[in-house]
Amino acid sequence: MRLSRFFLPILKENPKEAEIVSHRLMLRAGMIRQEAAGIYAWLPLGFRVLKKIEQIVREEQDRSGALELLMPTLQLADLWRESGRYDAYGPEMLRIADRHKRELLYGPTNEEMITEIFRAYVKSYKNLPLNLYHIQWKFRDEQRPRFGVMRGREFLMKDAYSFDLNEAAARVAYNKMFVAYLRTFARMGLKAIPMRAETGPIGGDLSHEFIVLAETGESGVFINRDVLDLPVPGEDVDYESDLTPIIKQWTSVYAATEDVHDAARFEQEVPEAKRLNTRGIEVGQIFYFGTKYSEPMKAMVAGPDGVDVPIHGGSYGVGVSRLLGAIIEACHDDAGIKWPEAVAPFRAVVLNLKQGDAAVDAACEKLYAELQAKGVDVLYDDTDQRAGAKFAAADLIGIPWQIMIGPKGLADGKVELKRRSDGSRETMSPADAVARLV
Ligand SMILES: Nc1ncnc2c1ncn2[C@@H]1O[C@H](COS(=O)(=O)NC(=O)[C@@H](N)CS)[C@@H](O)[C@H]1O
Repeated sequence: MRLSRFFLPILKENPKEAEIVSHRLMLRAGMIRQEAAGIYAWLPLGFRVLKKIEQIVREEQDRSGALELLMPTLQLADLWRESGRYDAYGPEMLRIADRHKRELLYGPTNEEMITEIFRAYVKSYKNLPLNLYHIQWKFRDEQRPRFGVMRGREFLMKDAYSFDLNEAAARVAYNKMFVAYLRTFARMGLKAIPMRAETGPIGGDLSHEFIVLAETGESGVFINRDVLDLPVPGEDVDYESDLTPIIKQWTSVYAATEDVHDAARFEQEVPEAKRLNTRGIEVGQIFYFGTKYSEPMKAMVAGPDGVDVPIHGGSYGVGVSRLLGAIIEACHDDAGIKWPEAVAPFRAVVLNLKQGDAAVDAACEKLYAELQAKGVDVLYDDTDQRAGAKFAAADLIGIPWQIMIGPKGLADGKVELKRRSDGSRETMSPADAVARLV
């Protein structure tokens, strides 16, 4: 992509409304634009990252055996009356009337709708287990949307829903999602710690939040530092095997949010040197809620004995749009964002340090073409800004690799390769730079 042809409205100044670094950097890097409180337009650079994050979530859901579908954002109020949540959900629910005065709502979550779809087709335990998920926009009319995409009103969520014959089988589904979440966040360069959590409006009696440590996080957390070094299951993990050893390993080390923290146990169990009390960002939450929805909504299957029973359900959410903020909170420095390679909007950026110099322009065009030909997602800063502005922009938007091409280096047949994450630089031939990035 040529920067001269891209749409990247970088801001020179720090926007005053931004209170946390991720919000500030997403605005400055031209990734999002607020259209209303808690409602954002995703500009090209931000949208590229959103799609990369979404794709990692999708791959790990699919690996676990979940099946992707897509439900609408708008739902009938009557559906929520069946579960009794229409009134209970409260002011966060955006209620809409259509031209025929039919009562609709902009879905904050989809337990009722997925249960309606399930009960329409599945009548026998032989069709279980089933885990259906989608990646869809949600609306929650937050009293105080803030921190940019971290607490928006319209936001992108992956929400999965499992259906099983009984609690034991539902726990197997829960464990699969637990492992899928460990893998998902690790692939984004995050350490997301599973912690027992309150279940709130979703319901049920078993829930874990996945929390990324960050000073600006909304959740207070208490952990045994050992949890930060636990191994994440590999891509060869066998989802049909018994996953309880993994769950046990990750839940036997103390890690709790402030609302379920047990101070006495923390003191007793965790050696002083290993105690960490900090804050964190909830990037995902998983729930087991039994028959909370299947009972009132009559989502039944005939069991092995032929008797109809309500299914046991669970739901599993990931804050896809929130993750951009969480990743930036965890990966930035004073110069800007430091995208982990797996989610970066581009893998490399070519910086022409003397636009208009025939030899430098030719070398940049050649390198840009070679990288593209080899499938490298590359941005070419071919603008006529001076070098200093190009360095600052490249650092701000956080592309993992910068290739600087200037007349002096070129005279020696060299370019400079800079790694954004640690600032390390190497001088090498253009061919070697291509080889490093392929
Ligand atoms: N206002 C918000 N803005 C951005 N992300 C949010 C917001 N509210 C929740 N999220 C993200 O969405 C994830 C799932 O939301 S949730 O309420 O915990 N769970 C559910 O809605 C369940 N239905 C899971 S399918 C959260 O872990 C969080 O990362």
